[in-house]
Amino acid sequence: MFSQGGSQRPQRPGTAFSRPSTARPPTRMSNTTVYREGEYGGNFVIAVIEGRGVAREVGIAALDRDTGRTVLLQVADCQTYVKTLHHISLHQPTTLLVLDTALSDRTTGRYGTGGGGPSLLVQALQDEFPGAAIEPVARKYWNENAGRDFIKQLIVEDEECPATLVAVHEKYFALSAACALFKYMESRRNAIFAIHSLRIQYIPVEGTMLIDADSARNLELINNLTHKKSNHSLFGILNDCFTPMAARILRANILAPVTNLNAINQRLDAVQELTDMEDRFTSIKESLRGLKGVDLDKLITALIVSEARPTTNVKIAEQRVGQMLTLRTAVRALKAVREALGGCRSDLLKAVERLINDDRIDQLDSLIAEALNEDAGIAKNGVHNKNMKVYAVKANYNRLLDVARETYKEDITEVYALHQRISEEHDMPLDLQWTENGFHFTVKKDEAPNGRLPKGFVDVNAKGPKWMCSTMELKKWNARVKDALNETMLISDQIIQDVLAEVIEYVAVLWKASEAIALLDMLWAFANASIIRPEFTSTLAIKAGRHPILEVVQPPGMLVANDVYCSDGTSFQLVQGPNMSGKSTYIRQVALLVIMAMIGCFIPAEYASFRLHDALLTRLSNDDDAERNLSTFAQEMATSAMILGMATENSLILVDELGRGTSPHEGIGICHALAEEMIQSKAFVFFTTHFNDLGATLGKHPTVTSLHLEVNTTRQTTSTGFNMVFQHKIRDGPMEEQNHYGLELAKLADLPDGLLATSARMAEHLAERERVRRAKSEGGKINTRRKLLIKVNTL
Ligand SMILES: Nc1ncnc2c1ncn2[C@@H]1O[C@H](COP(=O)(O)OP(=O)(O)OP(=O)(O)O)[C@@H](O)[C@H]1O
Repeated sequence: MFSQGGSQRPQRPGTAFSRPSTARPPTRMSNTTVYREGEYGGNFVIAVIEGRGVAREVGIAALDRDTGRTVLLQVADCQTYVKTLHHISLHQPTTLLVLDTALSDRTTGRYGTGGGGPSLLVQALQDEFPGAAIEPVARKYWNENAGRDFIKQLIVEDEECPATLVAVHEKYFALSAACALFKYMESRRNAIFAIHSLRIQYIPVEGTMLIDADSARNLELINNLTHKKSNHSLFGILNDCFTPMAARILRANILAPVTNLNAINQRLDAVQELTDMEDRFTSIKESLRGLKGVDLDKLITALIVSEARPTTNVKIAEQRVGQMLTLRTAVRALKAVREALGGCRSDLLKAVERLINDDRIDQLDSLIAEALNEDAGIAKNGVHNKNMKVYAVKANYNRLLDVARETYKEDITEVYALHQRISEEHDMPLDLQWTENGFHFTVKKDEAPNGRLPKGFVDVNAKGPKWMCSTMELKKWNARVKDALNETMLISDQIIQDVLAEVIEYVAVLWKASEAIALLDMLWAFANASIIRPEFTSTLAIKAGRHPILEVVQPPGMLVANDVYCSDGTSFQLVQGPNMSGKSTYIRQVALLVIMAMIGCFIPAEYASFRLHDALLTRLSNDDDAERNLSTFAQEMATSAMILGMATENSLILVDELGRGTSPHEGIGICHALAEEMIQSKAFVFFTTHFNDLGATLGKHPTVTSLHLEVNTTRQTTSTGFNMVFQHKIRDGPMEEQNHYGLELAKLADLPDGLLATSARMAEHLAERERVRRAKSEGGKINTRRKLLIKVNTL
């Protein structure tokens, strides 16, 4: 397995590991003296890292020092790190490795922003695993590329190996954690692992459905594949959320839908209540509108950071005033949300209400109200926004502030008077505009006398049909306005900082509220998109289901609804049909609807019943990965290995047109073999193919069901002599004998007549050869059977 300082040392990726300067982190739980290794029966060293991005992604790498078993996982988590803690607890850690900066940051679950004390993640780890030692590892050792190299070098080359390598490929946080883990073991524990000696597994996250990165991309879960900025993705069409926190949990949920039936049903109950009770739906919508665009998570972090760094910098002072105004708006909106939730019936809405129904929110409101003007809030950009900040603090609160504001007001009045005077003087319609640099004039070029700006204007810039300009006098007043503004902000900030010192006491309730709002906002978005409540049984049955993204894209009335029926007895669904008939759309629709149901959303269908799936594993036809530089065929095989390695009887597998990258005979052979493995797994499989023979070769398996997409063809109705109407309608049974749909489709593409004729001749020739071959082999079989019969009879 591994040796202590052994000689079979693999070439290590990255640089040598050096001890961080602080050998023992200054945390209350760095108590190796109290803890005895192996106390819980496990002996895991676990590296944990949290992503910096919007989604709270956590990468975990856990190594059992007794057995060398290594487990990697990546989880999209929430503020309380429930999932992270759950997964770590499965492995009974003796040592937890964290980023060194996360140990010295008191902010909010985000590391690297300075301050004292550990991050929220580290605090959660300390609370949950008081017996484990928490060790810092320097940032440079959390390196995903080096992590990937470590895994490739150390993993045992068994049948699970390809599955692990594919599954972990884009799990950057899990890879970073793996790097820190192995570096730590090598340097601090002097454990040198032999090449290919460790059983390393990527574990589908329990409690959530595993969706690998390729599947998420190809199913357009978060982004549209063709147009980066288009919102035609599952996330795009469901994201009617008002707040960024809700959008984040929506994203995390789509990428890792929950598999806990109770949790899903609670969500569905909440969505049902919102859809059934229009008044509640509307009042919650109105209350959430007050939080539109407010990122409570970021705001709380900013407040904590601001409080930790008192400064006299004008810019920071102004930011702080702005933050306090946003906080006031948010707190009032929270009270409105609480009111809108009053009397709610479903468990989840009640839970949300309980989280917000906290006296401390009212206390916070009163605290802010002591210093801030009653009508001070947030305004869009422009001078109005500045004025909000200038007049944020109440009048008569501070005499110097009142004087500074009076000066500001007088200076602004002078600017307006100047604007009017210059307009009249030149008889020219001038606009007065505000930017961060102060006031300036704008004038339409064709409204200036003789199409030219009169003398006296400075800093002239042409901007489309307008000029932007100033005058020396305006510049002088701008300077005065700026001085008054700065003074106002600095004095206001001193007052705000005093309030902030008290606000910080309420951070815990704000975090809770943020989490509650995120959930409520997401559920409201679900209710807004709702059609039919799904139920959960052992069967996947959808009546008249519609592709949720195509529904938005297609002109009204064009989308064809389709049924799905997949049960233990019909778990392998072989979908056939000519090009363009709608095979891919059909199987993708199944996956999208499953995800919608499992995140607690209603479904675009007439009826829907789903089964819970532990993993969604796909090989879809547009996922050729140029970056990884694998040929289509190699890519197909790598993904197929991953699917086979991961599939359980609870998985959902989609395979679209496998075997394109090799010769037809090999293609059929490989498809057949892989399909058989998938049939054995008992997973629900949707398998599209253009190999008609596959229906026959797989037919002996009782769980295989053949379906086809209906196409109507009529002859002599168009200039091409052929008309194909794609019904996009799924029908039972295998596809009828090929009618050279491909050739007919090619005709529609205006290919030269000669080329089409050659193609037709060649296709006919090959078909004839195939007929002869089959006839011969049938004859052969009959002869063999006869010989056998004769033999049996003569015995
Ligand atoms: N149910 C449907 N309702 C309306 N349009 C559909 C439906 N299904 C598919 N289409 C449209 O038909 C076109 C072809 O669909 P799709 O790519 O799914 O076909 P396919 O059989 O997988 O084709 P190929 O074999 O060439 O990959 C797409 O433009 C799609 O928008």
